[in-house]
Amino acid sequence: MGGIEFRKGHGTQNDFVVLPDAAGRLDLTPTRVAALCDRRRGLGADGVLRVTRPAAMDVESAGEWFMDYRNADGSLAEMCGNGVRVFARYLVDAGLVTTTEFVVGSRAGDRRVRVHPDRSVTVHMGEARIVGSSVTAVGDNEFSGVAVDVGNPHLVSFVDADVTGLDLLEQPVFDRDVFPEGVNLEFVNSLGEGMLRMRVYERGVGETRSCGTGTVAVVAAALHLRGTDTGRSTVEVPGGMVDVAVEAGVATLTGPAEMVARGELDEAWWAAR
Ligand SMILES: N[C@@H](CCC[C@H](N)C(=O)O)C(=O)O
Repeated sequence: MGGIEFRKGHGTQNDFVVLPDAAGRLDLTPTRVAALCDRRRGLGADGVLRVTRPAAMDVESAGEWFMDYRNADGSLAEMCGNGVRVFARYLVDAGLVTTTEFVVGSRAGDRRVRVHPDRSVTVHMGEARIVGSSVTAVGDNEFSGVAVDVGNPHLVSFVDADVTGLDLLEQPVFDRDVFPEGVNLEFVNSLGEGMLRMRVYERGVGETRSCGTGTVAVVAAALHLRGTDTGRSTVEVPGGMVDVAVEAGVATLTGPAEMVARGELDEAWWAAR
């Protein structure tokens, strides 16, 4: 006993290792994050959520807790829409908050969350800003897209062919002059009024089965293409469904969040990374 405690959770199969570390004592290097997320030599996950206090990270927040999110390759990202739901679920289940509505700090700023009795979580995602357009290519197929800032960068491409047929094993090509910090790439089919299907290739991860900020970007882009900034849609992703509502460009995201496992990391393994 006395090792490093962890939890595992997911939101629409976008999965995370959760590391409770209120005081910010863990030396969470990119190498350790990548090893934890590795699906063969580690626990396996799309990212790591360190549960810490804003003061421990030297950031300002109105919230008591800060989500220190890392991508599976060890890189930092500003925000994670599925991650923040799992983070909120963990805080409530662990008794670290006793209200069902509270604020979580993130690198993209504070996010208000509400945990529902059915175990779903609504996150106030802030503004989804349309910031321009660009192109991406999957193999020989080039797609134009709408660039959306949800705290982190996205390029949303509406595709005529069924997105389930796209080969997303390799990273699609994108314009590094437009996205010098990289970008999350969403490919979308419209399935009729209020229903979208999305696949995503995430910056710092690869294809994942869901991306919460990506679903917000997709709905904001769909509304933009229809000449409005208000509306709502269900987004079907390989890992499930989420609901996104946008009001004058400001979004909420509602979807499931599940805690799966808990345990302790082997201290020798951690020390050797
Ligand atoms: N899966 C997340 C997004 C995680 C960050 C992203 N890969 C980035 O680098 O911006 C989500 O649910 O939003």
